[in-house]
Amino acid sequence: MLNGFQGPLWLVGCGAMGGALLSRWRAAGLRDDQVTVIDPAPKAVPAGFAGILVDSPDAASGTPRLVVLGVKPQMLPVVAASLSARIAGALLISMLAGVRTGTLANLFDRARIARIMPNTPASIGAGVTALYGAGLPAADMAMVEALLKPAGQTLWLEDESRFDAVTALSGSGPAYVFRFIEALAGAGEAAGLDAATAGALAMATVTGAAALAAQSGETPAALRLAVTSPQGTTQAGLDVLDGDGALSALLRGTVRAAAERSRALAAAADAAADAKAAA
Ligand SMILES: NC(=O)C1=CN([C@@H]2O[C@H](COP(=O)(O)OP(=O)(O)OC[C@H]3O[C@@H](n4cnc5c(N)ncnc54)[C@H](OP(=O)(O)O)[C@@H]3O)[C@@H](O)[C@H]2O)C=CC1
Ligand SMILES: O=C(O)[C@@H]1CCC=N1
Repeated sequence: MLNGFQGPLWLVGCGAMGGALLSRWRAAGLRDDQVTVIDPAPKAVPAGFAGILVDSPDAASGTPRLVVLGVKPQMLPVVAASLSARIAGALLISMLAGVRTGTLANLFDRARIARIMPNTPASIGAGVTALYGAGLPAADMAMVEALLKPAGQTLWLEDESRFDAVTALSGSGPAYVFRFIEALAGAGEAAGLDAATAGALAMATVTGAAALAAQSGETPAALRLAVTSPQGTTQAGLDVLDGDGALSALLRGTVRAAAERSRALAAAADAAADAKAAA
């Protein structure tokens, strides 16, 4: 619980992911008067939020104890320029895809930095967040963990280089699942169902299967076999899904492309940090 959490906490960027985390912090008891949201056009401030809302660090008063970065990686140089002089002494937590802690250390001239990779099921407390903070004091690590627990499961990474793969799998992963639901519904329509029925069946099938996989104690492979009658309908479908390793190849390519994009975002942020150092 975050009832006793002492801010000030500055949330810089309150869009899809920042807003989802803020809603969970509030649900866990974080008081609005501990929070300042900094965003020129906040899209996802939770209803009823009564904390401070400003459009830039210059408009925020005081000094934060904790800063959570929730802007797009491309906005990092602009944000660092306006923010770094205002947050001396604060623990900096970044959810930015790709951007490495070393880059953030250069841009913000500080050492106490944690990196996180949440995902949007966090908005209902069903997310999973990878955490990283090499060399952080134990109290900072405990604070990071306490802030992410209300969003769902947490997992500390020892090796920051694994963030690209983690981002590609669990950070982006909800979008792959949502796309699968859309595609399954579309396939049901193509097989003769009306759109509403196909959509409802696809949604219920994916949520039900995911819940069973999470709760049954069986492996996904065992659960799959339990559906698949010899020479039955499921086998006929799986033969297409897995024909020539189609599904595995598709998902390997999907995750590889997302991880490569994470590395490219990291390189762009490095270039911005180098430009700042050279200026
Ligand atoms: N969405 C997701 O599923 C996940 C996202 N992330 C990471 O979280 C970060 C945010 O992503 P997401 O929430 O999707 O993005 P959004 O675009 O939804 O949110 C970013 C917010 O930051 C605002 N913003 C832009 N410039 C500034 C500025 N100078 N100062 C303060 N705020 C600013 C944006 O305003 P405007 O719209 O006007 O630009 C927007 O409201 C990214 O770095 C992403 O990599 C990590 C895990 C999952
Ligand atoms: O698409 C993105 O770049 C972000 C990071 C992970 C999920 N959304």
